[in-house]
Amino acid sequence: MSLKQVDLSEEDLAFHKEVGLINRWWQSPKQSHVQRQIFHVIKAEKHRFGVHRPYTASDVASLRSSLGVEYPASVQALKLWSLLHEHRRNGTAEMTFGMIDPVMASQMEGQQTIYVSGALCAFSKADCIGQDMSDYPWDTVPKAASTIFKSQVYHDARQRQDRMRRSKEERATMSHARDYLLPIVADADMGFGSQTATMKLVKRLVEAGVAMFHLDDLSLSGKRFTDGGGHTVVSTREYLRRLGAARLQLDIMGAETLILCRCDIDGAQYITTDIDPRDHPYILGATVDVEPLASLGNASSARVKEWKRRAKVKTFDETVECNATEEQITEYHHLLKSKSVCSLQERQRIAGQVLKGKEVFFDWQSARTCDGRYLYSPSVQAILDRSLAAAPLGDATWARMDLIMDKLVKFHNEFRKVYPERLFACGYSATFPFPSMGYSDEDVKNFHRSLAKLGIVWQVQPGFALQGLNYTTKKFSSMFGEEGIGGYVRDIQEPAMKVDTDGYEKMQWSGGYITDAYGDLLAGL
Ligand SMILES: C[C@](O)(C(=O)O)[C@H](CC(=O)O)C(=O)O
Repeated sequence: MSLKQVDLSEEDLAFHKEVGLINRWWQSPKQSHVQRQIFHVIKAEKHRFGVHRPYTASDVASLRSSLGVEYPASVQALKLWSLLHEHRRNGTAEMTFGMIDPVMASQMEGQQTIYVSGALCAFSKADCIGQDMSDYPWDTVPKAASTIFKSQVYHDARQRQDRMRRSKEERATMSHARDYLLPIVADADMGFGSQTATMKLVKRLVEAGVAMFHLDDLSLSGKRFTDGGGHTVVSTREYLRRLGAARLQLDIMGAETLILCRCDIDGAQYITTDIDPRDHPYILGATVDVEPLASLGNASSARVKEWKRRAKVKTFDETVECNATEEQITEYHHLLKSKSVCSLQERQRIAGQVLKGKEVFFDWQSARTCDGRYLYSPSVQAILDRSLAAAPLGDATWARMDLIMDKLVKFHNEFRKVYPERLFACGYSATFPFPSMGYSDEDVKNFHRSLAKLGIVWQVQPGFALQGLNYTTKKFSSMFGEEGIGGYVRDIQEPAMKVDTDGYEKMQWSGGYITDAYGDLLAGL
């Protein structure tokens, strides 16, 4: 560090220039939708349908270093943005799968994006391997993404070198060049803690070359795929702050990386707080007077289930509906409709007015766990409310839902009434029982096409690198153990040599020729 004399006019000029550049950037085709979305929204409804950047270009400029840095992630993000919008216009979708291995990533010929899955990182990259509870170190996914991105750049360079060392005539006889630079989509989970933790994570993802990341509304440690305990989500406000922190970090970096707003309400059983009235319609309360849930201590999911049965838990609206006549229910909902957001206390007041003083027992405080979480009732409307509120802060939306077609259709159609050009994503669970959920073979065959028609332009099967590779490895392993090198040559070597696994020339993947080229260039020294 050294001291320098500051010329105040020059300092102001440079700053205002930067502010102007940011404002112009925010008017660009990729950025302007973040600003524009607000115009779809009637002002009074802004609480429900969200707000865009809550800060100005000048605020952002003052947080930037004077050293302007441009990130390759932006190039990849713009490429992804065009790809996904093309799919949206055509009613088609990008189909990709979870990938954390650079060798395999380089062979993905049928995909135009790569997904770095947190679950796969938990199973094979983290130091402590285990079930995906989003509890691995926060920089695990950025590190995995960075390795893949660097490998993409390497393959792109070796391909160029290989082509450019040949004459035009020779290149004309070679098959197509490959696009190794597939935009990377990465799992940012819940942002790993405070706003600054989320900002650091986003910074690392951008530096790693990531084109889009998904950020969800689970609480820290709130992910559950274990005993059926159900996820815990944070309040709508905390979720928006997370997304806002991510957007701010991208703005500070001047990065185009897309934010995929993921909402995990569908599998939620708890919410951390009742502070945000937007969450109130979905908070459950006891409708009979029983001992508080917290008095059970750290209860197993079976005991919580049993308590919920005894306490006859319901949402407040369901409770009113059980205590009112048809006309009263209509009047109650009519009065609710006049408010964009209505807290539980306000609902109680309206119910009192409609039911003419008839007592309705509803205790949502007694339905809290011993660590203070509230019971929560997910629904498509809850997912819609939250996802719409989040939309202006992100570029795409992923409502993580079970693959129930009616629910998917309702969510996406309702959402598109507010944001007609929205990009959507979805993930396939590796074990979803399509046949027992009533889908025919024909339905399953066309499933991805049906989702694409709803605007779900990015679809991922994160589990392939676990389920698919386990299956393939197991089969190969038994065969090789029994048949040895003869089986290897028959099943792997010969077919692999025939299909030219590297795309355009055999045995080129490791790029011996580019290493030779370095040597040749330095030979004169
Ligand atoms: C997509 C996901 O975030 C992942 O880490 O791959 C997981 C996948 C899974 O565990 O089924 C998720 O959807 O939460």
